[in-house]
Amino acid sequence: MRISFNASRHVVAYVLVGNTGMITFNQLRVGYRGRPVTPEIDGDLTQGSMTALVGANGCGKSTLLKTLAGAIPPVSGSISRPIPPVRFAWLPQHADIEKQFPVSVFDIVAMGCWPCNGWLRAVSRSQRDEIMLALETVGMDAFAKAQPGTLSGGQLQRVLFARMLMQQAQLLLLDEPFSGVDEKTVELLLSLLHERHQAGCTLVVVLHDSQTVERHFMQTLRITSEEVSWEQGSATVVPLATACRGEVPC
Ligand SMILES: Nc1ncnc2c1ncn2[C@@H]1O[C@H](COP(=O)(O)OP(=O)(O)OP(=O)(O)O)[C@@H](O)[C@H]1O
Repeated sequence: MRISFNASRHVVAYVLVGNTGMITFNQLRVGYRGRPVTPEIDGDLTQGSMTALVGANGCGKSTLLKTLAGAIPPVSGSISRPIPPVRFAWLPQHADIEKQFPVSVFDIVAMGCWPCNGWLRAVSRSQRDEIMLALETVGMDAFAKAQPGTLSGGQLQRVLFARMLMQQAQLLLLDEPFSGVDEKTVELLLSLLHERHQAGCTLVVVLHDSQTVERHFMQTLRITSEEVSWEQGSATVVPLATACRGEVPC
């Protein structure tokens, strides 16, 4: 069974569908205050797929991710989602705002426990170990007590990846996760994404680097002002070797 939110009728409709698509776009248009910024989008994000979302600046990639995350409603059409809903993690494009929080790097990663703990329960001893393992995985364990405001952009991105690992989400939405990140760190973060994919997660990643798309993604959703197209790539999705890696289940 999947759930479908239809923006034009402001109703939630329950529909019985096959088990092939985790998420289905049905004549979907996304945008703001009733004005679409994309052409119609149709198609499936199948469970366990790894999709690169590409297109020119301003074509609506971030808007589509926001809509997928449920932060804004579709302008028209609908998104069919699984029931029960899957847990998702969303790494927005401008996460710099988190630098202002008066918390430690450890606390930022601990926020990934909220789906399990709720807002009030403190992290358990075993979760503390998992948080430190996630920080170690991204090479940031030495910064556990640091304030996020003292980190570089790439270091903060590693920390946000560690938090994403803690969320144990089945659907990962990442908006330009490698912007401002050095080559070695990109390789590390890509390997973590491949691991999540191999663990059965569904990934949608906004990217501008065509080489990364070709090398690592089997499917591309391309948005232009005229049309939206799905392209199948030739990448073999194999995890890269990493220096340090922790196992966090999906
Ligand atoms: N909050 C908003 N209210 C109204 N319009 C917006 C809002 N945010 C973005 N837009 C507009 O929606 C269009 C799509 O923006 P979006 O951020 O989704 O593009 P994008 O493809 O992610 O671009 P980029 O590659 O530059 O990140 C743009 O024309 C933008 O000006």
